[in-house]
Amino acid sequence: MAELLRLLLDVSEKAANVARVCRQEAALFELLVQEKKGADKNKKFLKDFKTLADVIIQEMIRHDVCAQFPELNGFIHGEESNTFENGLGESVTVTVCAKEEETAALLAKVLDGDQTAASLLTKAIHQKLQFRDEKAESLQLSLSPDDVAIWIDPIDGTSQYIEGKEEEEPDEGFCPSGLPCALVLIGVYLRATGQPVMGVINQPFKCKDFMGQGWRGQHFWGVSYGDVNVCSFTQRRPLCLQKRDHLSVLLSSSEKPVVKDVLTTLSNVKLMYASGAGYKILCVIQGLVDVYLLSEGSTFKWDSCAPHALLRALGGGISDLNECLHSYVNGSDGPRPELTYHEPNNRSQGVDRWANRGGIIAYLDSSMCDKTVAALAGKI
Ligand SMILES: O=P(O)(O)O[C@H]1[C@H](O)[C@@H](O)[C@H](OP(=O)(O)O)[C@@H](OP(=O)(O)O)[C@H]1O
Ligand SMILES: [Mg+2]
Ligand SMILES: [Mg+2]
Repeated sequence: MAELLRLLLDVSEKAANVARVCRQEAALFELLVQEKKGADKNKKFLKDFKTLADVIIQEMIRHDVCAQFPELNGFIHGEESNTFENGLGESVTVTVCAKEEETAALLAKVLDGDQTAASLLTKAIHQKLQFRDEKAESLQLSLSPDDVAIWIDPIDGTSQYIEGKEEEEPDEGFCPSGLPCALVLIGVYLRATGQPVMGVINQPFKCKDFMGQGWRGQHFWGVSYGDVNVCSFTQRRPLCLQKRDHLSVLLSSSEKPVVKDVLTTLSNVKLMYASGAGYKILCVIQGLVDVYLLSEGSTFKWDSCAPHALLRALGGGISDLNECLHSYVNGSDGPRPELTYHEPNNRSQGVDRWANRGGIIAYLDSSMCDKTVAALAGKI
């Protein structure tokens, strides 16, 4: 199963290339944005959008993974539907074809006949990459493809991707908003228990390249299965942040006022804000903050599965916030319930079937999670 990790690293890099190509030409990019309606829409937003990059990336990952692991056919799920409307109002089903010419012809249809853009995108999709990652190459993992399934968030932080603000990520620290907050997330979980076991995160826009024309990205991965807990990096917390005497909590700027108010009144808590659910979890993974919490059910399985696997590989986790608060109030001291990824919320409709309904709390160090829960219990 280590081959699956290596394949996911390759496809995540191709996905990052597609994301970068689509953003290159402003005029082209405008063609590529479409509003989500009805059951597909995240209710948190007044308007929710997807881009052609979202749809292509999801279908490309599905295509490439099924080609090498046919056992995963029907077990690869993603945020987006695979239809996209062109400028003429025609709805086109976007699929990645076996032959380059076929993919190019299909994309030209979505791109209102723009052959140049279609062939540029097709090149990125059909590119053969041999990504080198020594640690991933030496990994041994005895897990069968028949036992796993996949969640894809082709672009997390689509609003930041569309806005395209050219912030660069500082060497130590994070961006509150801008292109670096947009991530490709691919998470693998066990079909039987829903436990996340492997995650790949690709950040297509970390900083500008040397010429200042294009962007350079970076990737992270983690595996947590049985005795194997391996992550692409070992640094748990940047040196400058090692001796913190406060609890740092990362929130969405749209977090409920009551949550912000309760946390603001505590003297040893520092509140920070950033865009993108995946990006906020990545900040926890990198030790830049202690916890990320969201009190509403507006993240989904595809947002949390990949980064959850990385957190588990590092000894942390993601729990349902409401369940943690109830357990605390009721004085139960059983194991902290971790999010799982295999079962829908049957009482909900549309995308909400896959929402992390009770909100989430992500942490590296469980004592930080406990402190935060203790501060909020009975007050929100
Ligand atoms: O861009 P998609 O893949 O649709 O995922 C969204 C998540 O589902 C939302 O929960 C995020 O909103 P918050 O960052 O306000 O939690 C949202 O972050 P954003 O509002 O900063 O773009 C995204 O991460
Ligand atoms: Mg998302
Ligand atoms: Mg998304």
